[in-house]
Amino acid sequence: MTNNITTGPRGLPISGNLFAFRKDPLGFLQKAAKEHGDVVHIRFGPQRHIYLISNPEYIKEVLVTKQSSFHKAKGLRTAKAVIGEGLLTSEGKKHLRQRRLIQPVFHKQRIAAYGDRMVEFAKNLIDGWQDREERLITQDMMELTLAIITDTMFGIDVRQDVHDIGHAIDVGMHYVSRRASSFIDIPLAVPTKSNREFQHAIEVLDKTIYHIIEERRSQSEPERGDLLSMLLAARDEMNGTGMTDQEVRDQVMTIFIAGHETTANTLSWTWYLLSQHPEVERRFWDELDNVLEGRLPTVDDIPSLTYTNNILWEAMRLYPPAWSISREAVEPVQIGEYCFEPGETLMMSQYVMHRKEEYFENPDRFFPERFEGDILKRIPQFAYFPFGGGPRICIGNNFALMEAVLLLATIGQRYKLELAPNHPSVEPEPLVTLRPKKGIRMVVKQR
Ligand code: HEM
Repeated sequence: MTNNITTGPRGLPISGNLFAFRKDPLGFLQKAAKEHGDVVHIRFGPQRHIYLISNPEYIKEVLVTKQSSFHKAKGLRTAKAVIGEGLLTSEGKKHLRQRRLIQPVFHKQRIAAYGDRMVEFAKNLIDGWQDREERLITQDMMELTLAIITDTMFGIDVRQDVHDIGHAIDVGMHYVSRRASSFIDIPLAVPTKSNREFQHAIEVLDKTIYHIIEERRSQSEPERGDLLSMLLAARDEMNGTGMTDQEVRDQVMTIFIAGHETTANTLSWTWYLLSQHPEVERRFWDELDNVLEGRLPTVDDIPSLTYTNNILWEAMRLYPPAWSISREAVEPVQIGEYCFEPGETLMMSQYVMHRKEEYFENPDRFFPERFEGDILKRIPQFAYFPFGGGPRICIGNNFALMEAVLLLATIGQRYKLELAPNHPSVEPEPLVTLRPKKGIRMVVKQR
């Protein structure tokens, strides 16, 4: 099979499209899909060929029906330096085994038990707020979701170390996303400034994680029914051995990283969007007041908080926290009428798909009402896929949705968040996740 795709934006002779992409990744991809269609050839440097796939049926083939012809692509392989061989990065049989082991922890009924803790953490946060004070909301949301994931999954309180951890994750995210779009890989062992910073960040995270594991192993009753207990108790079916500290560390690090940043970004974007759309904010408050009548939310309220749910779906449409996912062909494979060779990378961007006019009328408008009807039944499955799809679909999707609704409801019930006066325009920064560049400062006003 030979690759028959030549259409794509013109690039420079050696670097190809690298610099245009780096300058504005989202704009570049959106324009490329608009101008060149469903499969677009992009080149990073002389050797790296990437194909942007923007047809929902083709995306389904890559993620679901022909998924065994692909592995995760370069970006996530770089992430292995941080998260090791955990659920997010492992492949094949190893991935299947890990997924089977961890899946029960994320069962809907099981995670429902975490609802009250989530609300408690959110209440603690806002109990510390002063009326009309200005806050860096992006940081508040990051620390809140980090505290929740470590409490619910590992039974540990990291609030003391939250700044160091947050900074280390920041360094890691910048490093990994830069390498994902580079064409020269300087080995990690070479002591460049960025390599050294990155190594230090891993050390900070490792210290935290090994401390979590050590504490639990030393407890007389380590069984708590959470993810950490389950990992420590897991035994290999063939030889009955348990996981090594390194293996447990990789899973813990994976959940630690994958389990809070995406949800925090969703929340920050939602607060921002609400502050810019008073008509939506009004309906949001009406729903909170009618459904909750002044009491704190519980998991049982979630089905009644339909508008709040739609606000979240809409925020994840406009600002999908996972803004693109990539796969690398491991064997010759045909997608639609196109053929791909081993080593070629296919990129699928939620940001591009979620803003396509053919599926979403007036796509740049924040309009949660669009999710009221049966839109998700009418459009193709992979026109809207904030959590990915197929066997590698986000394992924490129900956890994230439940958490986001409960936190929005707990905070929105008591506070109105306004963009701080003279705030510079809020722009998305597509690192590993889609963050608001430089954060969002907001004035919190008691309602
Ligand atoms: C709004 C929040 C979230 C979004 C948008 C999101 C998005 C995603 C996406 C798109 C993938 C698939 C990546 C790929 O196919 O390459 C994924 C995988 C994953 N997510 Fe999430 N995620 C969120 C929250 C969470 C939470 C709360 C957890 C853990 C508690 C989590 C843990 C994971 C893990 C472990 C994987 C890898 C699953 C596998 O490969 O089997 N995520 N996530």
